[in-house]
Amino acid sequence: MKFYIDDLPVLFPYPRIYPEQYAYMCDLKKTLDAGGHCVLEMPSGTGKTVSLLSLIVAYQQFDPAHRKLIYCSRTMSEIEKALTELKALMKFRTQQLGYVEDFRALGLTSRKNLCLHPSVKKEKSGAVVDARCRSLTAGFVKEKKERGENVELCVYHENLDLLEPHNLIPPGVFTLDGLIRYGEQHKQCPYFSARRMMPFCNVIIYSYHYLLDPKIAERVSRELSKDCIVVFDEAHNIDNVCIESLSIDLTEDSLRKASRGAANLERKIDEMKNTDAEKLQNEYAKLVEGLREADEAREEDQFMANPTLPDDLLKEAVPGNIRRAEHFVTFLKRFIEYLKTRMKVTHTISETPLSFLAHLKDLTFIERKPLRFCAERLTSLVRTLELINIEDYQPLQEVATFATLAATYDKGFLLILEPFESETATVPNPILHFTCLDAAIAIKPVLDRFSSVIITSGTLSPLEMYPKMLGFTTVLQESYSMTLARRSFLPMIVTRGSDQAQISSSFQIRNDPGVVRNYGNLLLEFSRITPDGVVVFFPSYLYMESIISMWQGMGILDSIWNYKLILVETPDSQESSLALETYRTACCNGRGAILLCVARGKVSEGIDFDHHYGRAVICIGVPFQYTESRILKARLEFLRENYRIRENDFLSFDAMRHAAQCLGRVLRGKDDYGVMVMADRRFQKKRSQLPRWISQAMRESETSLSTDMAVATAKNFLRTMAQPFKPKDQEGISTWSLKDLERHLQKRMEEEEKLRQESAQESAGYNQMSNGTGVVIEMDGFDDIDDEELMALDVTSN
Ligand SMILES: Nc1ncnc2c1ncn2[C@@H]1O[C@H](COP(=O)(O)OP(=O)(O)OP(=O)(O)O)[C@@H](O)[C@H]1O
Ligand code: SF4
Repeated sequence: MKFYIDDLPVLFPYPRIYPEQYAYMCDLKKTLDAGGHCVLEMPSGTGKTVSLLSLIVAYQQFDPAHRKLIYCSRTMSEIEKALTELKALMKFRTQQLGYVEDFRALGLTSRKNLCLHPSVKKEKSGAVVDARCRSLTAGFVKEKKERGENVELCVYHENLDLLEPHNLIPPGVFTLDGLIRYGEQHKQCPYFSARRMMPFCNVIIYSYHYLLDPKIAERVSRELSKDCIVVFDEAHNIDNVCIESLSIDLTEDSLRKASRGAANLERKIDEMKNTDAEKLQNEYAKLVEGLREADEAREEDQFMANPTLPDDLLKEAVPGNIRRAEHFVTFLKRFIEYLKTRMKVTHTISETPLSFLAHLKDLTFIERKPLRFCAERLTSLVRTLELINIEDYQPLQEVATFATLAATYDKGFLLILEPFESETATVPNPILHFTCLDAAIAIKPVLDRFSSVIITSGTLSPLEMYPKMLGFTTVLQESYSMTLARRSFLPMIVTRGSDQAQISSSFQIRNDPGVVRNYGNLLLEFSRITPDGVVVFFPSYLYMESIISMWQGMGILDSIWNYKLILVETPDSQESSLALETYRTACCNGRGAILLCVARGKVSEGIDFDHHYGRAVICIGVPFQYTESRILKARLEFLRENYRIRENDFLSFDAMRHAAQCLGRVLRGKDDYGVMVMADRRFQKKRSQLPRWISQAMRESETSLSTDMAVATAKNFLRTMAQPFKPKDQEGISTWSLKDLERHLQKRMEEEEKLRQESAQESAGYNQMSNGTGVVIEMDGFDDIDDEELMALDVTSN
């Protein structure tokens, strides 16, 4: 269908549009026109992806600036899904316009997923694939080959040099599968084809890390222009991605390997001194000029990039004491030895980077400045030495990255040294966490550089939290409700078992046999009444394991077995995907199944349970984070002090966004239906923190239920849903034809006109609403937290 938003012609690849899709597109356009950032929460399964793509492609093609779209998603399957939607959209545009637009769109994922080299692609670890690929493609390897030395190159990479650099791939939309197929046919590397073609693409779809992780972004996304439109889809976890990208863990084992790496480097330097001392001398001369000179090309085969993007740093001369290769390695060895001695502690230490640096200087005379250069200096050395088996130097790279980060940031980071793995462990296994506490640091370069950043997901409530945590202002924040012709999902809160005893996963009562039995009975009842698939989420693996074994003892699993197959998600992804496959088969062949999984796990984030694959989802307990974690405590303290977000508010927000994510798994479209059960008494007080589209659909009479009441309500709902439902019933209500859309616009215009007339009559004395920045976020329901988990918090103690 074709319609206009203001003067923008939009081609939408479906004959009907959902009202929320239209509203979403209007707000997207407003944001792009205003040139700012926005936060948009769109209900699950309402076609967010196709709305985003239709509007932005229309905008691109209409606007003479042809702003590039950078679409970031979380998983490879989401990237592939978005590319498939884009392909269908462009096909539709071609049909409607009558000509093929000059348009190119590509997806990028890791080498591991795209490699075609027969032996490299067999490697299981992504890091090994990267390292092996670099050793087959690095510039110096090529030079060696040209000098006639017997080294292996990757033919798929070599073939790219025979093509026109701006036309490695013809125009069009390539899915990842399509890209691999094209690579196979033309014997060219899909990974490098995509990377090199990025400047010539209208749309790039890749994972968050290519933009948010400075170690990768510097290499891959450096050349993207300022006016790009950036979309973070499924962004409910974006703060955690930011934090992870700047956090590093060092263990005794990794330090041992780093020492070995440094010793190897020393040997290589000695060898080179004997064979080709000039190369080292050249490197030295360039480092005097600054890193930028030493690293002119900053090639695509770079060993690693500086994680902090300090442009000024690159222009400065490298400090004298690490300029010579052998001095630098000695410097690294000294630093590693220092870290090893720090590991020998028996109690937990947490300190700021400044205090760490002061202690380091006292003991080893290592200054801050050379530490800042470590990451780049190591990259330069690895290249000068023409090292091939780079994977051996990975731990050394981690130490160098750690050095650079610790010496660069004073605020927003903490070093936490934990001598034992757990509270009860007696054998030390120390870990040094260099942990980023401030999500705003990693995303700041993106928000500063690009004029429009769109943060969107099905579960972002409360919307104010994201601008606050990530330190930005928005031109628009919106949460859309879901228009439905029939009530197709039933959110319920179950607070009691059939015996009226309260149920909760809070620490005090979670292992109480009465609570466990009540949870078991709830599951048993739902396995009886629900057709096909039921998905159950637990707050953690630990709790899931303990409750399953108790259910086994109580004979509950045996009873459930009569109605459904039981499958379990485990931390092992291969095991889990087998379980998922079996689950789907059981749902398809009518046997029906229950999948037991954890909130925050792989299933809760990326797997859709549409139609019969998920007719009910049950959240057993509120998925709070483990609040005894020191890293979490440190982050909470940081949020309170710097962003005035209270600990309880954040924990509650975090638990509810994950709960909402789990609930959304079963509703994947307008013709889908499902029951959403929140089984914990604490959900009752937290309902206001659910996304608007879920909380609006929840009736008062469906909260604070006991198991038997919930089962009766669900039974009724499922019976109603089983009645025939024709697409026609939705027309004009939850799906609009062009005529419906025109009617809506007409009505809106009339309403606006009426409002204008009314307000003209009134005196203009109203103040504009402030956008609320600088106000402590206090959300409904946060005050009444009574969780035992939260009581365990003592964030001021360290
Ligand atoms: N107007 C429409 N008419 C018919 N089908 C549609 C329409 N819009 C989207 N769809 C289809 O509905 C399905 C769900 O859409 P999609 O997966 O994009 O939802 P979503 O909002 O991105 O969900 P989530 O972000 O939670 O994964 C897709 O297969 C999409 O092609
Ligand atoms: S260049 Fe491409 S095909 Fe060759 S090893 Fe690297 S990723 Fe694999």
